[in-house]
Amino acid sequence: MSSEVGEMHVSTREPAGRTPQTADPVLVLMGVSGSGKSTVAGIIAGAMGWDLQEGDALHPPANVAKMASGQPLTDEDRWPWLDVVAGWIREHTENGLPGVITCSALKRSYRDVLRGDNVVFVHLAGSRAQIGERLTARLDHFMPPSLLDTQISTLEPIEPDEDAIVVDVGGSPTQVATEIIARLEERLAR
Ligand SMILES: Nc1ncnc2c1ncn2[C@@H]1O[C@H](COP(=O)(O)OP(=O)(O)OP(=O)(O)O)[C@@H](O)[C@H]1O
Ligand SMILES: O=C(O)[C@H](O)[C@@H](O)[C@H](O)[C@H](O)CO
Repeated sequence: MSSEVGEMHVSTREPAGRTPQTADPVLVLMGVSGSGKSTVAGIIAGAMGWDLQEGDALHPPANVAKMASGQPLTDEDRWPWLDVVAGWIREHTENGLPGVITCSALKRSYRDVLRGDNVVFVHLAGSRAQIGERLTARLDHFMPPSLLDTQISTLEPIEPDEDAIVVDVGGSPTQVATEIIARLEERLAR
């Protein structure tokens, strides 16, 4: 693995008795609307040469229309979408292909349907004030900033057994992407 934002020199040899880690994970960049999933995913995929999928592009049109009209999605709205997201993830992990997909994955139960070998969740975490400012400044997206509060109240934080990467999005997009790549490298070395 090597990248422009942070050179990675990763050995895939593992000490005896350890669960083998892979240099070819599928990253699920998760977090509330405006946390920077699309921006950071694009940087990581470009730097690593990995497949990239925008989770929003997999929503049925009715979900997009609902959000655009200012209404939050329900579990029922999200399950069919999560199935499609899970399909993209499996297609990659089953073929040993690395990739990056964006998906809010706000609840533990949603993450449980996406989880699997070589799937690494990366939670982009930030303050309401900072993410709110970024959303207000973003003018080219269907998602209205008014939905940020329901996104935050729906979010169930990563639990310790999920073994996820949590990064603060206070820095620049490149800094956030670089930190994620460094944290992946640490996981491979452990
Ligand atoms: N680290 C950052 N620093 C400054 N601005 C950022 C950063 N990350 C993202 N942005 C900007 O914040 C806005 C939201 O980012 P982005 O669209 O990537 O978020 P998202 O999580 O994919 O949102 P959504 O889930 O609504 O699609 C964009 O205008 C983007 O350019
Ligand atoms: O679960 C959800 O409520 C949705 O996935 C949202 O997070 C949007 O897709 C996204 O934020 C809009 O860009």
